Amino acid sequence: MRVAIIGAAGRMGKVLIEAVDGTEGLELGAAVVEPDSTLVGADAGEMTGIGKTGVRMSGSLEDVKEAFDVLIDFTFPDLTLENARFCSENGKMIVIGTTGMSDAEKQQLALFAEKTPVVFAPNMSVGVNVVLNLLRTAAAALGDDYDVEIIEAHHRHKKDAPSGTALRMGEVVADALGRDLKECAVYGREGFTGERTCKEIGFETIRAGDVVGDHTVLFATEGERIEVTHKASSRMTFAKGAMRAALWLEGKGAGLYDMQDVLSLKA
Ligand SMILES: NC(=O)C1=CN([C@@H]2O[C@H](COP(=O)(O)OP(=O)(O)OC[C@H]3O[C@@H](n4cnc5c(N)ncnc54)[C@H](OP(=O)(O)O)[C@@H]3O)[C@@H](O)[C@H]2O)C=CC1
Ligand SMILES: O=C(O)C1=N[C@H](C(=O)O)C[C@H](O)C1
Repeated sequence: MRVAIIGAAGRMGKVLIEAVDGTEGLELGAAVVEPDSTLVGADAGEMTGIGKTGVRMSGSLEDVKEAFDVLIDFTFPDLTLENARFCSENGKMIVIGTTGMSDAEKQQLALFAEKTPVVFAPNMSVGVNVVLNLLRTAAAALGDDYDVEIIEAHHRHKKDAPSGTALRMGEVVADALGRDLKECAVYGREGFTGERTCKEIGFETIRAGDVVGDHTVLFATEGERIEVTHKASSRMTFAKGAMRAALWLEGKGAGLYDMQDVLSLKA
């Protein structure tokens, strides 16, 4: 299957190019950077340090549309939506890792997914997706007696907060507890907040240095606490998940899928 990477010069883009190169069944068909980038025309492999691939970076998805079957997009919400529209109109599959989408943007994405297969997940690592199932089990067993707090840390360049993964963790826990995250989430407390209510789910965000991605869900009550933690130490863990998603998409019908579908982790 021929893959295009958009945002090719980004932190994830470079690692995704390396991952495609190391994945049987996938070949790099195109790499797209910002239209004004000085990298347009440069070899995608040479940019990432894996050596010449023969794929010259383009500044436009339209220009390379004959060169790929599946697009992998880890960029930012506006651009990802534009790309999803492009894929739905041109018979291309798409794997999306972008986080920070609004509810309206997610609804728009679901409409594009009626025309083409889409995998959309805030975290493509196998580890985080297994943790989501552990959280579902823990929350259902612990119930309302345990306070839930979600703490995440990422590198200083990250633009959205809380992370998409933290929010998904919150959704999974809220759902297992019969709550609606929109009604019970509390973000970054400050000032004279009063006592914690028993049903709130708190989010704390750390942005510092080069942290790849740490997530902890804390369940605490009088007398004990449980901390479920995942720490990513390399972006390759996300990129490998994206490769699995791309391979999994082959032959799938239109629809909105996530990594739980790809990894057969759905209950
Ligand atoms: N689902 C998952 O497993 C993971 C998701 N993510 C998510 O992926 C996203 C990207 O993260 P990260 O790689 O760190 O971000 P980066 O900012 O490093 O990468 C985004 C890239 O897109 C480029 N870009 C901007 N406009 C265009 C355009 N029109 N065409 C092509 N490329 C363009 C940017 O270029 P420039 O800098 O020049 O503007 C940049 O190189 C985030 O939403 C992040 O949360 C990250 C890791 C794992
Ligand atoms: O921006 C990042 O880097 C990451 N973003 C994702 C998120 O928002 O959950 C996943 C990962 O933790 C890295």
